[in-house]
Amino acid sequence: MAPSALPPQEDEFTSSRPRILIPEKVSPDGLALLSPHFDIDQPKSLSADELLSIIPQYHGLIIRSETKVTSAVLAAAKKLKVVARAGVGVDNVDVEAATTHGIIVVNSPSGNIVAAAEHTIALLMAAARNVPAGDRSLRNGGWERSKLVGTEVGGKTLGIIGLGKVGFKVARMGVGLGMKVIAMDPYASPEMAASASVALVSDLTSLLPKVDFLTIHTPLIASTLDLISKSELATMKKTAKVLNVARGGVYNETALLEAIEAGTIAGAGLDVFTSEPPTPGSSAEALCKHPKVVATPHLGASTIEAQENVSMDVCAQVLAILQGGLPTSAVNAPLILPEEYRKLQPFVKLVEKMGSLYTQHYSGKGARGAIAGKSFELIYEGELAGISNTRPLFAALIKGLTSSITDSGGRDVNIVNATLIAKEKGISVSETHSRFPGEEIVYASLVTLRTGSGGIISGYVSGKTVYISRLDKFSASFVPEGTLVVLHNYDRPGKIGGVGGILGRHGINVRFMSVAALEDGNGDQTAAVGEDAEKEDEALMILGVEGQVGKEVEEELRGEKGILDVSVVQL
Ligand SMILES: NC(=O)c1ccc[n+]([C@@H]2O[C@H](COP(=O)([O-])OP(=O)(O)OC[C@H]3O[C@@H](n4cnc5c(N)ncnc54)[C@H](O)[C@@H]3O)[C@@H](O)[C@H]2O)c1
Ligand SMILES: O=C(O)[C@H](O)COP(=O)(O)O
Repeated sequence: MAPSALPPQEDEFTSSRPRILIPEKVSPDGLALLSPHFDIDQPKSLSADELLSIIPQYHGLIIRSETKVTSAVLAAAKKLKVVARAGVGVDNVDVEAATTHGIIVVNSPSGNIVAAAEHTIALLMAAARNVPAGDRSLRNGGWERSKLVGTEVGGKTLGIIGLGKVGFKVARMGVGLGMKVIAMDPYASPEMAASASVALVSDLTSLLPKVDFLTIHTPLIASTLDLISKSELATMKKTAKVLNVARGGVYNETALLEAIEAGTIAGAGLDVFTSEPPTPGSSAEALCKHPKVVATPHLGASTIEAQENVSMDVCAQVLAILQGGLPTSAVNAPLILPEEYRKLQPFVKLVEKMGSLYTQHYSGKGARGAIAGKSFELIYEGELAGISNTRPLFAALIKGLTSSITDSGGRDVNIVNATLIAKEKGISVSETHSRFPGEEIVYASLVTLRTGSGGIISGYVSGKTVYISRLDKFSASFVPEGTLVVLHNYDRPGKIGGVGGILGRHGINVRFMSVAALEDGNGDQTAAVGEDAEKEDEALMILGVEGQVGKEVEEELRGEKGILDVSVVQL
């Protein structure tokens, strides 16, 4: 829809497609991925109250740094599954509240690194050579050459605090400009720093007195708030200039303003502020207007290329999440490496189906039925055994186990809230990466779910299809999809006809039928007479059917001669 002041309200909106709210300017490149599947609203200048009132209608929210996604917004967002930050910093999102509500927060951690680093260099050069002052003077009819003599950056020392993605790029660019680069970052790798000709120092005292230019590239967290304040500025050269393309607040703005006015710091290049736009009368506003300061309105990521990158990054993740897949860069969940993601995705579906099959198949079957308070073991064999980050599989299991018996507080289980939901239900899951000694694996990867109470299900993936290869003590081969009738029976002639007749009378079509025989070693091979002979012939019949199978049909099937048990599962 075209941008408007406010999107249509729930009762005015007729489409049943999921809806995405984008209250800030996001590049259309990524939006093209979403528009075939979802309705997108892009209202202009949404107030905090308006956001609160319309958020209950949305399944996805895409933002930049201006929208404040508070705990109140997240509590009101009953349908919301994902908050996507088209950029890096999520300091405008209450990530903890999102986690509590099971809402995935994703970002684009690398889409704007180059843009931010280049903007830092732009401010460095502009501050060193008085570019804005020269421009201003010329526009006002001046021709001030001697007043605007700058300094060269080549041969000077650039100090970097925070040698992460942006900091490291800035370091390389600084070296390229012929600068000597020293950095302080307690978490940086000395090898990586050395590879970029960066001298890593352990504290600010060893860095600040040496630098001609200082740039900070840390996130704004408790340990970096006011990192550079009055006492730190006092240790720097009078000729030094400071840069901030990270977050307002890493320099104490009042202390910086005083130091620039006192002439103990020569100038600054600032892109970010504690309040954006700066509050009238604040130190931030005074800094922006100061003749020795070059200021930009948070333009670090504002390049066409960066905006395309971050838009594509987060829209692909929103699409994946709203279609039941996994994000590649969730802020409130562990990182899944792309190669693990590719391998894990089909198994996520398999494990969810296995969990759901477990709950539905074993329900009403005594100790094996209940899932709350139960310990499960997930065993990964084959290629899957080599993957260490199987958290999405854990989440898929919790989702599968609980989806048919709970509304999970009205939300889907996902990689973010799975631990919380498992804890609430008292479910514990241990994961084993192994091969059973001496056993040959016939599938590239095999997953087995079992409990101490005897329930067991195995499955594997072939191509894009998932299969169940073991259910209880039976060796099976069926696709866990749609409505399945699982009949535990004595494998005697005529059984299929009897069951088929009952289903036919109730107008239920059979899509497929699969017979599962006892696993090797589960039949009593020595007994061949009477009841024992029948035990040996136990089997499972799995019927894929169209439509619902009601309780009365289930009872009729259960009453059929030779049928030991019946379960109807919806997968
Ligand atoms: N102005 C913009 O438009 C713009 C654009 C992109 C990024 N950013 C901001 O730039 C900052 C850096 O982004 P990034 O992608 O490089 O992040 P990053 O996570 O890759 O790097 C941050 C680095 O800071 C280091 N660090 C953390 N605490 C520290 C401390 N107390 N002292 C020293 N180092 C510390 C970390 O070890 C890490 O190496 C973020 O705040 C981000 O939001 C701003
Ligand atoms: O954190 C970021 O990615 C940058 O600060 C960019 O913010 P923006 O998307 O509002 O430009």
